[in-house]
Amino acid sequence: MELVLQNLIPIPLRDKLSQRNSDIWNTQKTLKQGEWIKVKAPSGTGKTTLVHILYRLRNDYTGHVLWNGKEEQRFSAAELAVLRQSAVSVVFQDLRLFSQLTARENIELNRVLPASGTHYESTVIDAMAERLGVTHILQQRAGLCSYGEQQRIAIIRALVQPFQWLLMDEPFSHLDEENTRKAAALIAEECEKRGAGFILTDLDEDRHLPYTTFYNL
Ligand SMILES: Nc1ncnc2c1ncn2[C@@H]1O[C@H](COP(=O)(O)OP(=O)(O)OP(=O)(O)O)[C@@H](O)[C@H]1O
Repeated sequence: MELVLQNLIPIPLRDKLSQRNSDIWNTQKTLKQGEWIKVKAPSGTGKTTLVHILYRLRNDYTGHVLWNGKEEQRFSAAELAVLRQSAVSVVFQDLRLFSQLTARENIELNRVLPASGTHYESTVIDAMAERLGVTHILQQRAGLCSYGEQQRIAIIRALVQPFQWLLMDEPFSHLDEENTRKAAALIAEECEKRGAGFILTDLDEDRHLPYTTFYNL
């Protein structure tokens, strides 16, 4: 699935953006499926805004976002649901886990999401949790988990559904080097399996994943 950005400008950032150049804002970009894209930007320059626009959580922008040629703003609620169930997965910066549900229940919500049947057996959750060192908290309420544990749960949740694009907003911000390495390896494997692309935002340069494309926001 191809993603095209045309002259995208978030309205709250319009004045700031008129004073600087960006590889993403107010340009034309075609992002091809299978690209592994790192978007680097200092704090407050719009990483979260970009992810929320792409996931269609906000529409306070000018310009166009086209998924396979179709304008995002024209998706019906049902079409948007299908997009999110089967084509675009996300790790939010603020994670957005249900705090009263267990870590496992949070992941299960995504595993059973696809309208056309589950993508993975539930045993895959155990295997992924084992790799990321969170087996011991799977039955714990998410709200009681540390932020770093929640971040790994949110990553697993995003990986147990089908997707062609994975959006990740500073996904390793609360992980140490070893856990970042493990999470990045799992993400790379899952993207490779699906031939999927991703857009990963972060503050700094990094080599956590073999990115194919680098942009400054
Ligand atoms: N709805 C809004 N109304 C007004 N200003 C907004 C709105 N949404 C975002 N902003 C502003 O836009 C800028 C970019 O915010 P955003 O959260 O996207 O940055 P970020 O790059 O993700 O930051 P951080 O690295 O600190 O998470 C900030 O200055 C923020 O205050």
